[in-house]
Amino acid sequence: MTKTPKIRIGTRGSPLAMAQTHEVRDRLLAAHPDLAAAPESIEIVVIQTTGDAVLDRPLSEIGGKGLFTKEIDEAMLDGRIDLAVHSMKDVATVLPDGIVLPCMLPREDVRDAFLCPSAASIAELKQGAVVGTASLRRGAQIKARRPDIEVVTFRGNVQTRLRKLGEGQVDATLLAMAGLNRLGMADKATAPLAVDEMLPAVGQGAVGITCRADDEASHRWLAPLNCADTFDCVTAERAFLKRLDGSCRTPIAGWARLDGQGGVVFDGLVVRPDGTGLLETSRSGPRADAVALCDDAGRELAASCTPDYFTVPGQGG
Ligand SMILES: NCc1[nH]cc(CCC(=O)O)c1CC(=O)O
Repeated sequence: MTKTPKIRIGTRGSPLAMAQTHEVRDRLLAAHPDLAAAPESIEIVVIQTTGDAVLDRPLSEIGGKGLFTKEIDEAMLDGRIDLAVHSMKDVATVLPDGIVLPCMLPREDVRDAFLCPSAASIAELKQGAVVGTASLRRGAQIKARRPDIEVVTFRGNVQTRLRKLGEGQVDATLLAMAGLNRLGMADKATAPLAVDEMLPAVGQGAVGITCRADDEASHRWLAPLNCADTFDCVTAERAFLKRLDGSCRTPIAGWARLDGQGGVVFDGLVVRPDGTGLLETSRSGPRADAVALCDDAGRELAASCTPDYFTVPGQGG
């Protein structure tokens, strides 16, 4: 009898997390005939995270890094899971000791979606409209353009937010296009927002897979799944974020993409939570220099920021 490999994949239980994890499983089966011959050898282990459990407060208040990853990292270090599937947007710039992220799937749409029954765009929202979002980044970029708009905290998974929007709790909300696409719900978007209107979060639209640094088998399973274009761009974005000590608390946005001719282009911004003081920067150069360029962009913005950029009013820290 040949030994059947056993791969346990950890994930959050939200419908989006599950869709992403099923995509990873399907790609593993497609890339490895020995797994395809015994598909039951891949087990999906659902793990609840702090970010899933606490639904009544803004993400920035629950605080800190790794809100959607900590419990999953612990399960991996304990040996309860071998791989973990994460939205790159939710992965802290510094990984726990012993965990690495060697693989990213091809990036989905990076844009944010505007969802609104009464207006076709942010510009068309009525004076004083209420927009629900849990994201300081989205709220701050809206306020930067439309200071009259009231931004309120809006938590919960995609389905919950759509229900609240339908019930009229808010006039509009914003969600990642990537999440809607992966859930087969792109038709729920009123329109995608142009990146010059709403710069995405670092890592938005990308799915990353972690494993233990010393787990050679997992490295082998993951190697054929990695999309180098996505990996290089998101890795560069994360160098920018790291310079700014980014977390849910700090409205930071950044997007790196390849120019198709061996080069990379990056745009990044920081803004106060109330929408004032928006600072932007851009870089372009050879792909091989992507991390250095984005690191330098982060350094530039960090030097221009006063400490209040990193403090959410009334929440300390
Ligand atoms: N913070 C939750 C989260 N993490 C990743 C996504 C969307 C998918 C992605 O950006 O890859 C979402 C929901 C959202 O922002 O609408």
